[in-house]
Amino acid sequence: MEDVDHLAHERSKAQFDVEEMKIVWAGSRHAFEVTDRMSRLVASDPIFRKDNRTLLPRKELFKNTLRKAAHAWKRIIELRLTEEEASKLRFFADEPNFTELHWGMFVPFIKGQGTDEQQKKWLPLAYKMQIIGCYAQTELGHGSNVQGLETTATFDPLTDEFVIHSPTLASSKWWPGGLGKVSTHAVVFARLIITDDRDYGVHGFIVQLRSLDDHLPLPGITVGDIGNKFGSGAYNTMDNGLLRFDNVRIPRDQMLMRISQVTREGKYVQSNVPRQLVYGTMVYVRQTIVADASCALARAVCIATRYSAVRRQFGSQNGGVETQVIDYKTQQNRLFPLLASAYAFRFVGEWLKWLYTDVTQRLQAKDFSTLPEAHACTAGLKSLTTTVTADSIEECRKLCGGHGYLSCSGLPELFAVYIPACTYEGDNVVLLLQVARFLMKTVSQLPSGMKPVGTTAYLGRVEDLMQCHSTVKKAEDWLNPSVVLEVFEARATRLSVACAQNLSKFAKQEEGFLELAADLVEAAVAHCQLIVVSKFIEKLQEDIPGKGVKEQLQTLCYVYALNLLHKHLGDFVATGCITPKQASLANDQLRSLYSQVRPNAVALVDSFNYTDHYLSSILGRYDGNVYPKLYEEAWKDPLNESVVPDGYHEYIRPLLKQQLRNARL
Ligand SMILES: CCCCCCCCCC/C=C\CCCCCCC/C=C/C(=O)SCCNC(=O)CCNC(=O)[C@H](O)C(C)(C)COP(=O)(O)OP(=O)(O)OC[C@H]1O[C@@H](n2cnc3c(N)ncnc32)[C@H](O)[C@@H]1OP(=O)(O)O
Ligand SMILES: Cc1cc2nc3c(=O)[nH]c(=O)nc-3n(C[C@H](O)[C@H](O)[C@H](O)COP(=O)(O)OP(=O)(O)OC[C@H]3O[C@@H](n4cnc5c(N)ncnc54)[C@H](O)[C@@H]3O)c2cc1C
Repeated sequence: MEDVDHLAHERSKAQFDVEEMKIVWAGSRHAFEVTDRMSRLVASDPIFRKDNRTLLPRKELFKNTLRKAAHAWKRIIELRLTEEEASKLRFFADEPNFTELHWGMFVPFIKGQGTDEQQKKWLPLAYKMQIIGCYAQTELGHGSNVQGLETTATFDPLTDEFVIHSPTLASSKWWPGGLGKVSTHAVVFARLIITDDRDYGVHGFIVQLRSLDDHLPLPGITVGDIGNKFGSGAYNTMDNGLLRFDNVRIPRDQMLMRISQVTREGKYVQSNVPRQLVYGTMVYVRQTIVADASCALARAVCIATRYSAVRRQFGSQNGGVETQVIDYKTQQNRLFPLLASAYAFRFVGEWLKWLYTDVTQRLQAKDFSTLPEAHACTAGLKSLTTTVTADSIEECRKLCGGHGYLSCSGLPELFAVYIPACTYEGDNVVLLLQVARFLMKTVSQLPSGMKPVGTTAYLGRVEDLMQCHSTVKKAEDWLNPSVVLEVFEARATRLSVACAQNLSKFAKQEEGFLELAADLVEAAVAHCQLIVVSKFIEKLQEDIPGKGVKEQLQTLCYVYALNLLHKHLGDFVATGCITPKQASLANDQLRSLYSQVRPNAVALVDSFNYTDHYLSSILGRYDGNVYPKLYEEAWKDPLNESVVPDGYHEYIRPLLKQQLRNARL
């Protein structure tokens, strides 16, 4: 029974080479090999087991996470893993913990903002985990508005130190992951005040929080966990913390001084670079969040697709087998666009990584010209992909019917872990407003003859795009990349231009921004969706080996684009780039694409190469052996440890006896 593959028939229908698709998904043969090896290593190690996570009380859950993190580090050292392998191992261990912030923000911040000497001092300690760091920016009173942070770092020329202080309750640091119970050090964002009492704005400082001998907070430091968060298990493995400073002194050289410096004499020296570089670590993390979105979305879609192929409802004649729910058009219409989005986000994530590497190299050469675009792309795509992924995980739960609501479907915990991605590293609406700002600036520069480049190059064809009307006459005409691209460009252009025209009616631009914020956000979304569509299309220009692989990706690309067109029909039709008739043809084409996806659906999710350990879902099991395992799982619940529950004698029995007496009366 155990070895039967209930999905074998589904797999036999695939029209493409799954092994080759796995390589496309991983990004390269090398990336596939590393990912595959690390995921199996984690899956075969009993310490990384995940069952019961949602049933453990917080303290036990947290201690267990510490045990796993320590074990992961031990294996990384023992096996002499490379940085790439180590990060994959941590990824597949699949439990948010302090190491994410240590490796993901603390180390990158020192690398990006520290001088050579500062890097030489701090990085070796951090690399060996002789110190553990976190990223303490957000405060109780301010998160989105970084310039509004209140913590102060006042230079004392007498002692050559900074005095770090929390002047108000609202200035308490609040939320940093790893801060609550683990970190020994933090990168602290504080307002720099120098002797002349001038406020030089927010800068980053390294502050030691806890003793390296007994882990007690150092004098002047109050630190703790902020409390339980949404869901069971989930993000509660992380010690998000609070932190207050009471005139804590640190040496002057613990201000990260690559971008600006304070001299021994108390003179502020600003390097000739944009001040926004102090936000560089956020830009880096936003870029990684886009790649992670595709993984989380793929995970939910894998569970929902396999289960939809296993689950049967209705449609049987004379007691025969019922219909697999994946064959219902409504199920396909809800599921297949999510599958297509997972692939789309994967490719846009790859491209964003390239963009980030490119901008980093330019910055090193003091070329800041592409920084605004890198900021807009990372902010916008972080916002778009996390919003869609969070909503889609919930949709996948509904696609799995009642069983999706069980913890052992894996979906409730995935949802609970994932949703804060819409908030951390920048609230998604706040980030879209940054994109809109960038778009409005680009549109306003067009009349002066400025030629937009990169992802806004299409705005250089504003006149054509404001006039263009799609040439589609029949459903198949939609299967043409330039036809699809043109309507997405026309829609994005028209929404941006309409906002710019409305903005120009305000005497003060900032007033207009506030008043038109909702429209600006829509224009930003249209621009970001265009980027995703265009990067998917670009991916298809590459040489992609493997039988049928490119054809599957082409189908998914059209599913992604035409589904968006259908969902945002109002925009496309109202801005005049397509007619209602053409919209209806797009919908006909979409239905026909679903029929092409259907026989390949299970193989397309197998191509993610996720282990059952990583999926942690009975509904998403590779072998599709769902019902016996659900049945077994139910009996493992602590409530089933005794036949008669605790509390029977106190609460159930007296009730029953009472009813009996009442009945007799
Ligand atoms: C089943 C369960 C299994 C468990 C599974 C586990 C795995 C689950 C998956 C998890 C996935 C991923 C995990 C990843 C790990 C993530 C860990 C999370 C840690 C979180 C950390 C944080 O949140 S840190 C804090 C982040 N905070 C923010 O992001 C704050 C947001 N605010 C800002 O960024 C700025 O304040 C804002 C940009 C909004 C405004 O800045 P401000 O200085 O006020 O600027 P403006 O005046 O608006 O603009 C001035 C000009 O500057 C330009 N600009 C702004 N920012 C930047 C920038 N970064 N770079 C370049 N330029 C910038 C702006 O555009 C303006 O330009 P203009 O030309 O003058 O218009
Ligand atoms: C799980 C988790 C982990 C985190 N980890 C860290 C960490 O490690 N380090 C760290 O420093 N921080 C961390 N944070 C904090 C996080 O970065 C902030 O919560 C985030 O930046 C949002 O800021 P906020 O909480 O101030 O939201 P707010 O800005 O208060 O948002 C509240 C509402 O106001 C809206 N809003 C705000 N400003 C505007 C505007 N200008 N226009 C229109 N609408 C607006 C938002 O859209 C939102 O709907 C974490 C948060 C979470 C949830």
